[in-house]
Amino acid sequence: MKVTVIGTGYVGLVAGACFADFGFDVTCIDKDESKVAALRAGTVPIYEPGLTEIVGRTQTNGNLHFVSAYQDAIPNADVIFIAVGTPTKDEGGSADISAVIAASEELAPLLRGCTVIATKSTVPIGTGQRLDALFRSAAPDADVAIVSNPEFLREGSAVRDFVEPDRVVIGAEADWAASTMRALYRPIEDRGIPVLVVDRATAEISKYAANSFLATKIAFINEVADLCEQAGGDVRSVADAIGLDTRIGNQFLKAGPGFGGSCFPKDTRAFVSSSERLGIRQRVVSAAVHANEARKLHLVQRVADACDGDLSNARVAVLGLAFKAGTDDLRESPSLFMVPELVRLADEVRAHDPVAMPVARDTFTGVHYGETVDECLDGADVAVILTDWPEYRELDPKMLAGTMRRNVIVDLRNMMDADTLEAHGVSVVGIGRREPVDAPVAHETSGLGQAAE
Ligand SMILES: NC(=O)c1ccc[n+]([C@@H]2O[C@H](COP(=O)([O-])OP(=O)(O)OC[C@H]3O[C@@H](n4cnc5c(N)ncnc54)[C@H](O)[C@@H]3O)[C@@H](O)[C@H]2O)c1
Ligand SMILES: O=c1ccn([C@@H]2O[C@H](COP(=O)(O)OP(=O)(O)O[C@H]3O[C@H](CO)[C@@H](O)[C@H](O)[C@H]3O)[C@@H](O)[C@H]2O)c(=O)[nH]1
Repeated sequence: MKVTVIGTGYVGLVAGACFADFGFDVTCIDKDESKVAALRAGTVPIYEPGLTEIVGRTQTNGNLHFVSAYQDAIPNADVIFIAVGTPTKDEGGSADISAVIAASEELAPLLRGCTVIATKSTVPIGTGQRLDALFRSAAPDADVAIVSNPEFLREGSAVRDFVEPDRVVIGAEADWAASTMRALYRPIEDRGIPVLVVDRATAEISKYAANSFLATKIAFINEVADLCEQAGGDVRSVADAIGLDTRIGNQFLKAGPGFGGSCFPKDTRAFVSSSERLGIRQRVVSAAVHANEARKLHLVQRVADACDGDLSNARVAVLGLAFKAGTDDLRESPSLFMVPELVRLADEVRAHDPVAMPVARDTFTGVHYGETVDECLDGADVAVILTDWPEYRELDPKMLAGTMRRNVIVDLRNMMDADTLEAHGVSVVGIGRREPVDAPVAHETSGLGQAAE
């Protein structure tokens, strides 16, 4: 079977390389010619563990090809995946599907025979229907089926997530299209992983519902963390206590600087806005979006508080710039808000990230980069852990204590061993675990409790 993938970003490149590794003949198209040239030369332009090896292996065995011209990959394809970006379009939060439409318009006149067009891009509910109309008018003689095949991989573990997903969702209206898609995922289904064949709207909604649910879980635990700080208590233990309930589950309960990345923020906004266009209010997810936005405003204050409320003479070391560990992606990373604010308020800001510094250099101004963590920490008054890179957890407490000027760490990922650090004279401010200082007691103000008093 011949497969074409349009877009060689985090999703398209991983999907293309993994399908090629399953043995299919895959051609990836990208309009960015420099990317295509780099990929042909064996250079993978994004950081994603394991991807370089698969791209190298499948290019060498002749299963994977890269082109920039549509006519070189569309006419003979059995399945065409669209995996281009769908960022937020406007203030209302709706998704910009112009790249999906542009790719569809470009490929339509080149179609020959029976072709499945599968959207891997995350697209608003109803996009499949819209593409149906587009292809009926732009490729009236072709036999085309539009399928929704949402992708659930995470950056940083994208290859593993693609090859060993929890499930595959195929939203198809035509049986022949569903069978073609199923054949592509046979190597996954043969390992007992569920492949759900549903209608297209169900598949489109499932993608947004999954991301919105996970994002809401994070927004929820972050507010529990705020309560722990005020009332005493430790959000990590609360997460354990509730997460051991199998109905809740222990994943996505890490309190932190708020959810970021290229998906949760934009997909929650798009879920709310596309539902509203259909007359349905998503009050729960709207609240999660607002809670997440509000959260970042407090983070800088937390750093200032660690320096007695004034950063003007402080040297701040920011450890981690990517939106999470395992990626070089800065999209909607908490660092995009934090770093400029710290540059504005502090005497000096130094930053470090194990893989995202090349991207960061093009993004931030007024920041000095430490090539090593030690260099970044040298003479710092406060270190802010923004990304959960495991190497930060391994930092030698003696080195930390000996390198910094004032030994304060604001650990926005709750990942440092505070007891050991504090034993070495480094104080750690975490999330959701401030010791209770005259913690206020919440009194019942209404209901039976009050009546009994
Ligand atoms: N990043 C993730 O972890 C992830 C996971 C699941 C789903 N998704 C969804 O998948 C889609 C792609 O996300 P991404 O992070 O891979 O995007 P990306 O920005 O990393 O990559 C998109 C690629 O498409 C190319 N492109 C854009 N328009 C094109 C066109 N008309 N023709 C050919 N190439 C074109 C760009 O040059 C770029 O290389 C989005 O809808 C996203 O929501 C992303
Ligand atoms: O307990 C947690 C888990 C995550 N996060 C944050 O949530 C964001 C997203 O993390 P994660 O989901 O691991 O990364 P993504 O690569 O953005 O993956 C999400 O978005 C993808 C794109 O749609 C989906 O395919 C994945 O299933 C979905 O997990 C990041 O800012 C994390 O730091 C937390 O704060 N606490």
